[in-house]
Amino acid sequence: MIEFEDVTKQYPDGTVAVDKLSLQIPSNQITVFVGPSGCGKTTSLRMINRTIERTSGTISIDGTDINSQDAVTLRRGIGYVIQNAGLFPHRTVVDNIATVPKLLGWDKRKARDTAMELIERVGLDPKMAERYPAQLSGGQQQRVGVARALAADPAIMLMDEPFSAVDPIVRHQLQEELLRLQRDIGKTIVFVTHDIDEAIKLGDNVAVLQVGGKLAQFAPPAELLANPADDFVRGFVGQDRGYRALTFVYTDQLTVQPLPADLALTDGVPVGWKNGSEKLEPVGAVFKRGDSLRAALDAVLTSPNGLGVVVDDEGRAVGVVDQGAVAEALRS
Ligand SMILES: Nc1ncnc2c1ncn2[C@@H]1O[C@H](COP(=O)(O)OP(=O)(O)OP(=O)(O)O)[C@@H](O)[C@H]1O
Repeated sequence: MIEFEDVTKQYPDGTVAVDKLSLQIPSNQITVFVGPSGCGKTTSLRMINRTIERTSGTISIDGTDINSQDAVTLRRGIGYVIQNAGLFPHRTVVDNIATVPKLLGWDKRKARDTAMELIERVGLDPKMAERYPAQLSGGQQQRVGVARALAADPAIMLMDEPFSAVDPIVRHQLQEELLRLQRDIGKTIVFVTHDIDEAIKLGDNVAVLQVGGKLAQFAPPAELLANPADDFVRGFVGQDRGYRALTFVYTDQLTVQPLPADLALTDGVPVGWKNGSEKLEPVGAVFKRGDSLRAALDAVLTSPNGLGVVVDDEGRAVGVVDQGAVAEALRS
């Protein structure tokens, strides 16, 4: 656990970036710092690896004050990913990733083997190992940044707006990859973003900060959406928080109807709706039992006839739901 106790950061010009921040960041989970520009997210994050020194208060990791150890040693044990990846331009991908292991004195072979493993782990083609950062896309550079942060297998990884500079589609892919990776590696991740959707998607817990570095609320995303602590959080979480909250309501209670005859199937997989003409109409989004109600509603809304298709793990249709069933599940 990383614990902030009454932590304040005042810059030499008098700016109080973080004001008496107290919170507990659980181990092996993703905690997101979110809030408007200038609210002290980056300052709070960088105080954890002491690239910014706090003015007062205590930060401890598993009960040990981070000031009781040498800052460089502390930093080498904490992965750090920043926007635009911050890769060394004159080092190849594999050398970038092996940077910290080499600093830690690992032998060259082990450092390289670990780097090659990580290249695959973050979803990159091993052929990219010998390229230079400028020869990669923005999304690929970010993956290298994540691999580099993981190279020495740190227990903690700090991520500062790591996906902000890529387009929305790549950003979505990188978010999915991070969640997939985290299921395997179970690191303590502290992630900074100004995007509430990203915070809700990635965070096990979300800390909403207010300008002046004050903690407005610290809660799991579902709780944040259901019970915003005050008007600031309500405003920040946004108008459509009710719709976002559907992400955390599951479809187990949904009344599923049998497959109608006008749903065309190939090997059980829905391929379109018959509408009397030769051409089938697209099925729309499909969802699985156990998915969120947001997924079910999306299937209903994108279906040409208002029937959302439920599929099994192999993608075979098992039934349909209509909007009445979704509304009923919402009330239950
Ligand atoms: N070196 C510095 N000297 C003086 N003030 C600073 C310094 N670095 C940051 N600040 C100020 O501290 C406050 C918090 O900055 P910080 O970068 O932590 O915010 P942030 O929430 O990460 O912002 P953003 O989302 O825009 O990156 C801001 O008012 C900023 O101008």
